[in-house]
Amino acid sequence: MSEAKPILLVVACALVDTDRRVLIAQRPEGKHMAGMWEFPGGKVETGETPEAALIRELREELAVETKEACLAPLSFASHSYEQMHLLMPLYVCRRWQGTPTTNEHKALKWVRPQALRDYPMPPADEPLIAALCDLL
Ligand SMILES: Nc1nc2c([nH]c(=O)n2[C@@H]2O[C@H](COP(=O)(O)OP(=O)(O)OP(=O)(O)O)[C@@H](O)[C@H]2O)c(=O)[nH]1
Repeated sequence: MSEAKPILLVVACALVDTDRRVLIAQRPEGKHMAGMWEFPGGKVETGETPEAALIRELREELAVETKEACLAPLSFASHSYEQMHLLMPLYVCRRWQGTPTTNEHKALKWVRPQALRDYPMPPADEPLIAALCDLL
């Protein structure tokens, strides 16, 4: 039996624009997996719903505003890292207000789903790329 690890609940979002491109964000220097590209999002805090956490993270990280009705669940990642097991629902959002800005990331990029594999992403994200290619 594998060693028990804490489960970390993280919510992530694929913002999709009218050209069916997806927003990815580059992790800043000094952080775990620095330089890798990820879907915006973050940890769900105690007492928060996943949707409320995602709305908060999009506001903090990108300065965009959205609402729960604009968040559609697409898939989830379930992946064991060395220190924890990541459980990460991925939502798709096509309606928001504001232009995404790099409040916390090194860079942002709008990418066609088929081109996502050209960007190094955390291993947990691999199955999510396939789900986005199927959807878009
Ligand atoms: N937001 C996001 N996190 C991801 C993705 N893929 C993935 O493995 N993760 C992992 O999920 C966790 C996200 O937590 P986070 O963004 O709140 O935390 P962090 O590592 O930036 O550090 P922090 O504790 O200083 O906020 C990290 O361990 C991150 O590596 C992804 O596509 N998006």
